[in-house]
Amino acid sequence: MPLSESGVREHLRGVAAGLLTPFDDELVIEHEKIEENANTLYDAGIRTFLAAANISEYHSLSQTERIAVTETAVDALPSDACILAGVGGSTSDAQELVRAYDRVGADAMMIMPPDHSYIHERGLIRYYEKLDAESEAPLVPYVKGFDPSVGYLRDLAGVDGVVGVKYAIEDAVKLGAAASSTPEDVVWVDGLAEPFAVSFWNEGIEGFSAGVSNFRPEVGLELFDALTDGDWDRARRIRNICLPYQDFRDESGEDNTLQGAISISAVKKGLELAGMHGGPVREPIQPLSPTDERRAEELYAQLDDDIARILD
Ligand SMILES: N[C@@H](CC=O)C(=O)O
Repeated sequence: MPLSESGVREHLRGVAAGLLTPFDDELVIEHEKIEENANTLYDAGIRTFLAAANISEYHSLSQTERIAVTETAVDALPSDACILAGVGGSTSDAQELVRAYDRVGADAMMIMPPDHSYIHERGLIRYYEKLDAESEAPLVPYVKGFDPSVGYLRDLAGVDGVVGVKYAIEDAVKLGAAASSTPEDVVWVDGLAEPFAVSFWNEGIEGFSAGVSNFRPEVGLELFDALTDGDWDRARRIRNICLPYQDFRDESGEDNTLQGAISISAVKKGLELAGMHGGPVREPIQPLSPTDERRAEELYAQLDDDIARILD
């Protein structure tokens, strides 16, 4: 039985971990590994999960695969977990996903950033309204990759069915202006993970998506507690230990100039180093180069030491 709207809001006030999509060597999805990763994260205390979403390699999955991995997550996790499923593409494809996720029991829809060369703020609002009309499920639009106005963000938060906004723009002032002018029951979520959690908290976020916490969930949970307690010193110390691995994720990797290209490969490597399932990535992403694999191992070892020093 999916969570109520207020239940989804409550879960957004926390740490949302991505369920990455493990593939075998032929790049076929390994569902049992999704299940195992989900259970490991749940046992560590994570209650909010993003399935078939951003770092699940949403864009490399077919519609059928998106529905199947979401169903795997719903079946694997206890009923007090909140599963937000990634929705995107043309209005009709997105509506098809919303209906299918409803059928398999997802709790809410994580609406992916628009994947279009030309977008209009009013057209986007219309898109969310049409998705909202498709189901009772709460919507959480993911704002990333474009720079909308505060007015747009305010109207977005006002769309019926929108219970939260995942904000992933490196502009804390805009976040503050938008969050302070929207209804209190809309939950603003930091979509840029631990590095932005402290500054965004002061501008109105009540939860954040995981970065290194995707594979070391204790970091995000402790950071969340420190933020909730208003213990800024501790929050900054915890945030700081996340930065080296998160900065590594932002790099372009070898033989490429595009920033962030290794981001998902680096999280998959982190999952493996933490004893969970990572594995290969699908194109257009590339695996880590051997040099970057070694760097990931060094950075993970540093993170591990820092966790022992700061958290234990
Ligand atoms: N927090 C994620 C983005 C969310 O889906 C990341 O670190 O990439």
